[in-house]
Amino acid sequence: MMKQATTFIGAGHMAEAIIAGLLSNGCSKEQIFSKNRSNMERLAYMKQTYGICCDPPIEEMIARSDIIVLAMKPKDVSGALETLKQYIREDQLVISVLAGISSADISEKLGNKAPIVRAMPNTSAAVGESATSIAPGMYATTEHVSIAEEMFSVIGTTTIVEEKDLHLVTGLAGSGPAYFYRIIESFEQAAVSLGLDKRAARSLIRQVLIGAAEMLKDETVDPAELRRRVTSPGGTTAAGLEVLEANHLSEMLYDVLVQAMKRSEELGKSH
Ligand SMILES: NC(=O)C1=CN([C@@H]2O[C@H](COP(=O)(O)OP(=O)(O)OC[C@H]3O[C@@H](n4cnc5c(N)ncnc54)[C@H](O)[C@@H]3O)[C@@H](O)[C@H]2O)C=CC1
Ligand SMILES: O=C(O)[C@@H]1CCC=N1
Repeated sequence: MMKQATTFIGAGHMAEAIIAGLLSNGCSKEQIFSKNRSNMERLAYMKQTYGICCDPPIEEMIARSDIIVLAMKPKDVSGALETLKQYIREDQLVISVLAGISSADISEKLGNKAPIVRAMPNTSAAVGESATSIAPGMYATTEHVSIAEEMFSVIGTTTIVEEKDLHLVTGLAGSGPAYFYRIIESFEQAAVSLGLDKRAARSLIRQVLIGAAEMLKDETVDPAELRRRVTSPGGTTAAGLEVLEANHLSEMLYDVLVQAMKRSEELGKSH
């Protein structure tokens, strides 16, 4: 159980998922602080739903925290750090979940040597199933990485990567849930167009993904082997898979990753 007091700067979707995970894993609500810019309704919701501390002034929250989590949008980081840099100390750990923004950039904006660990979770954190990548950044020791691992292990799996790989894993795992949702949307639409009742289409295709995901939880099983078990020679699956191959599925997904990765690189340059 995490014992460190933590301030979340930015109380959006990602912060909420992490906070919910921490609280359901025994972290005390008195140890969690959060501030959100301008949107007071959002902060009131966080306070009411989770009982976390949202009232103290930001300088007091930071003074009482061991960990500061940066959870605003990348475009807002410069403005946020302009204010925060006067309060964040070098004995505190800064954890950033921001896509694209390097730890060197954060350090420069902070103007001190506070250790920085970057983490890239995804929205499945809300149900404890995030695939989070964690990378040591500027001034971070293995102990800092362990603290971040402990924090993110309450919302799913954690994988340590090098900071240089974060653009790629952001496109793969940060954005990843959206690719599967998009595929589900299209299958639902197609099944309805072909005459199936909407409710039946929705319920069937969702359970297909959930069941396939459950099968994949055994990491010793090769997805290609699972695919072969579904595919009878000359059968329906083979007929469907042929269409995926004819439409260059692998090349398309390669491109998906390249474009998402490039966008992460751009976010790092253009904020
Ligand atoms: N949504 C996702 O799937 C993932 C998002 N991320 C990263 O997490 C970060 C947050 O994303 P979301 O939670 O989806 O965004 P969001 O828009 O739901 O939340 C961001 C919040 O930060 C607040 N904010 C902006 N400037 C601030 C400031 N100076 N001080 C305090 N609060 C401030 C905004 O009012 C907003 O409520 C982004 O940097 C994103 O790259 C990382 C992994 C996955
Ligand atoms: O789309 C984005 O920029 C964020 C980062 C990963 C998932 N959502």
